[in-house]
Amino acid sequence: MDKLFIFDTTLRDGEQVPGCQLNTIEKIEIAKVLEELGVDVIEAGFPISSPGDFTSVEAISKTVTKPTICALTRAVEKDIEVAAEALKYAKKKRIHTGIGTSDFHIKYKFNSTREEIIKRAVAATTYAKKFVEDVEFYAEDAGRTDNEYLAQVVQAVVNAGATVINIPDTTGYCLPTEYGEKIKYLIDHVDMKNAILSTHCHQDLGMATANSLMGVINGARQVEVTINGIGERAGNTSLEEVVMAIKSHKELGIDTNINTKKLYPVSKMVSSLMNMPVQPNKAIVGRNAFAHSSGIHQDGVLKNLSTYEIIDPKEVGIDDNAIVLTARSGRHALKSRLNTLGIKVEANELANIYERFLELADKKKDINDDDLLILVGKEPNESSRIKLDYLQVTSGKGIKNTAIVTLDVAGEKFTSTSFGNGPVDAAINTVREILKKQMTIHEFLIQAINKGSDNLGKVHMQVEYKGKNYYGFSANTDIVTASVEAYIDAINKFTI
Ligand SMILES: CC(=O)SCCNC(=O)CCNC(=O)[C@H](O)C(C)(C)COP(=O)(O)OP(=O)(O)OC[C@H]1O[C@@H](n2cnc3c(N)ncnc32)[C@H](O)[C@@H]1OP(=O)(O)O
Ligand SMILES: CC(C)C(=O)C(=O)O
Repeated sequence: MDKLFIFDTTLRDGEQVPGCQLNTIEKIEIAKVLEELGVDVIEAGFPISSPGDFTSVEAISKTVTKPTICALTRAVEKDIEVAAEALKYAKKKRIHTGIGTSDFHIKYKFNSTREEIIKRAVAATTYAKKFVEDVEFYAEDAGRTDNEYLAQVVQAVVNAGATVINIPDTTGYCLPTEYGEKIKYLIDHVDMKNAILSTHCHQDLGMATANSLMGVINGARQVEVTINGIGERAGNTSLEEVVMAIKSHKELGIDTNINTKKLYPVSKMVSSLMNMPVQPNKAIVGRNAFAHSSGIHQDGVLKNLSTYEIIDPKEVGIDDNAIVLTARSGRHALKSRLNTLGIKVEANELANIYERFLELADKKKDINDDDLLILVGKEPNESSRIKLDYLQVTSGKGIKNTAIVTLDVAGEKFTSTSFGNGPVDAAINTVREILKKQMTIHEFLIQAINKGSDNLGKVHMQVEYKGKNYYGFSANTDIVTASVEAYIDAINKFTI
């Protein structure tokens, strides 16, 4: 097996996304989980860009020791000096320097010439080598750079001592075949000495993963990726997609160091710290990535998982797949869920329940266990159920966010009050205060169903209790009520 180096740029390119900026403590937390995940290189930031970014790169260099810590620069001496200073404490360090090589960049950004750009590329590489042994060079907009000229640039920086050459498809323009051919062209036309080629593909046309893989198939041995594919504009290549594609296709003869069981928890953590929800249909880590909701698929996976699952969810850190009952479900899925609830039904009974199930599902979208119990004439186990009886929140500017909550727990009423960072936090803290259990919220997604301010807010919540995850959902015109109800919905799925 050939080793593929995983270069994670969540903290640099990922953090360029508006609204995703992180403070140093958050960056260190992410760097630590990336280390546990097994990435080979962490691009920790762009030290010249701000004092905060400098401090983060320096702090990560002190704390994280297994992966190489990398800092980005322009082909500018001052940038390189500042990057070297920020990396001073790193056990393994790399400076990532470079310059635009496409005619668009040469003409419009630099008002320069191809010859002059090669000189600046070589000068930057040579200068960076004075500070560190490991120097990566990026040919920005390589995707739109003509191959013959690109090969001249790459040869010049390899001769100057670059150890890794990054071929970014900066604008996400290349087709997979075109990008693969570019990498092959460089392998065939450049004396790479001991240097390796790296991919850095953007998602503007939705081809980042395909392009990166074509790069690898044609000889690149490092991929630059981010968790959840987060990054400038439409994003970068997503780490989890490339890693799982490589793992699923053993015939490629390539391996990575990634502990794939950590992919899902790391995705959740990054999404939450960066305030970037993962789209439900996102490959590998989306909420629906292992959820089957249509009858033909559900029947297939109930008979044999291999019919519709190419990856065991446990391999990426997800407890299990999910069978979601909807109006598109069939009798097999309905029967299986009823069996799980301890209800055995005969064939003629099933036909009748299925008819009523469809009527309800057409109205209600998702059918939960309580709906099923009512459908078969059994009341849900009310004795252990928790209901929201009363909720009052006080919030605003300049006042303390306070909540008063009354819960009905198995018919008995409990009231408490608590504070929080906001009205939702205050209300959730109060529920926790009443129930006095260790429950951790891992996913909390609030979405407006329509655009108007008078509309329903939908809340999805994932709550961990005793090491297992439970999902809760609610919709309400009041988002605080919806949040508390979703929390209670999740709690009602386990016995406390
Ligand atoms: C494709 C990518 O993702 S590249 C990384 C993008 N990330 C960032 O830009 C975030 C960090 N950037 C910053 O904080 C700032 O842009 C800084 C500190 C780097 C520079 O700030 P300023 O000096 O104010 O310059 P500004 O950003 O306005 O313009 C960029 C300048 O760098 C030049 N430049 C751009 N890329 C390079 C490069 N690779 N090498 C050399 N010069 C470059 C531009 O031509 C322009 O120079 P000019 O002033 O002579 O026209
Ligand atoms: C700085 C380089 C590596 C980059 O982010 C890009 O070209 O997209």
